[in-house]
Amino acid sequence: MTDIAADIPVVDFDPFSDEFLTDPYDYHRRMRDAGPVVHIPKYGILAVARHAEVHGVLNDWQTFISSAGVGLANFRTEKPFRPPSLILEADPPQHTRSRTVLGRILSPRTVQQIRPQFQAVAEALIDRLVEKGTIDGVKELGEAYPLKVFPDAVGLTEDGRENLLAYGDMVFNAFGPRNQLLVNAAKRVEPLTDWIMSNCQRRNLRPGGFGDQIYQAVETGELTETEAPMLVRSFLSAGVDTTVNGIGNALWCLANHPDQWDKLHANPALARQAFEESLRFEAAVQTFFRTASRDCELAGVPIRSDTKVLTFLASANRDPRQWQDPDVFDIERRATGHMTFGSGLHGCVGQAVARLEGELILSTLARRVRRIEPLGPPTRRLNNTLRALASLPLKLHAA
Ligand code: HEM
Ligand SMILES: C=Cc1ccc(C(=O)O)cc1
Repeated sequence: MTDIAADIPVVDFDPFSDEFLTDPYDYHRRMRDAGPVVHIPKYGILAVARHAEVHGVLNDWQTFISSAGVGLANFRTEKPFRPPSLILEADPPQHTRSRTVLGRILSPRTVQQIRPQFQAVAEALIDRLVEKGTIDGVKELGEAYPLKVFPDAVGLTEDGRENLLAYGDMVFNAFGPRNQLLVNAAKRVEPLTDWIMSNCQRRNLRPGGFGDQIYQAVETGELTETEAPMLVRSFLSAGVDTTVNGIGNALWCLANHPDQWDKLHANPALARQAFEESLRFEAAVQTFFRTASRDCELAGVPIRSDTKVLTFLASANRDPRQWQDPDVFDIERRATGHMTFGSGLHGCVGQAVARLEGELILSTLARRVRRIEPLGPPTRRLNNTLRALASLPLKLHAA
């Protein structure tokens, strides 16, 4: 544990407890009100919950680094739960090479190329679900759509794709402490690790897909043979469970705010904005850590080198210092500037693909469905980092 200055305001709770993960919003408020930087003694960490400081930490990658891990574990003193990511858990120059390759593969031009296929899948899926009427919005839409379109784009075979849900659940639990959530997730993933790693090998990836394009960067000398499968693993780690919950949370927001749904149904062109507002309001990714690389100061607060700093992305999204009526879900709001995709050097490299998936699902639903009726309470899937629903019973009323 690093030493933490005595006069930093203390907010004494467990940010990885079931109670907090079930309903974090009052604790977010307590932290924002306590000061720009607060001390959470249970883990000997500092935390930032206001938009200004979350943005500040994420945009100062030299002071607040990623290579010591972006979870609670400090890779300088503890063995990582899995071999570190060459992009997420890397600083320049390693990060720069990885990011250049993935950034080119997931470019806006690529997004234009995959749009027709992603659109066709959205229409076929939603036509079937409207026909069915009563659905589980998580299983049959939030999970089904990303599990089809993204592994297709990466170039994975069809069989075993549900393994990506269990793997993503473990990856995001592993950014927290070794609590029961991580123990259970690790047990579920144990038998799948061979499947995951074999699907990162070039021979199992469709030629020309996103995964194969990473191997093409080996041929051009941008990456080494050993780096390529690790970066395919990054696609499998981050590319599914995130959008699953981005879409699931958007459906929940819209089902709970029928007036907002009516606006979207009347004008499906609002879909992109509606998805962005749901990302702000109910962030699929709630937190990430950084590690202080040196003794420094943030908002006048002294921080010792090697201190872990937890950035509450979801709290920054509701900070009244940044947003008007932050606790109001308003799809006509300009939600850009939210922290759900992070910010700065490590800002989400897949955000254009994520926005495409969200836009296509919501615009297609808006055209085909007059009303989304909640049929009973959702159940929550607790995770140390993700805000996720396990089920969402809905009735889709055809337009
Ligand atoms: C709603 C969906 C998504 C959300 C909420 C999300 C969120 C995030 C966040 C918060 C970060 C920053 C991590 C940090 O600062 O330490 C990030 C980075 C990243 N995301 Fe996403 N993401 C989403 C979808 C995707 C997709 C579809 C991909 C596709 C591969 C992806 C790949 C990545 C990768 C590789 C990084 C690391 C970037 C870097 O470290 O430079 N994400 N994402
Ligand atoms: C945003 C989450 C995320 C998770 C894992 C990876 C990775 O494994 O590189 C990247 C981003």
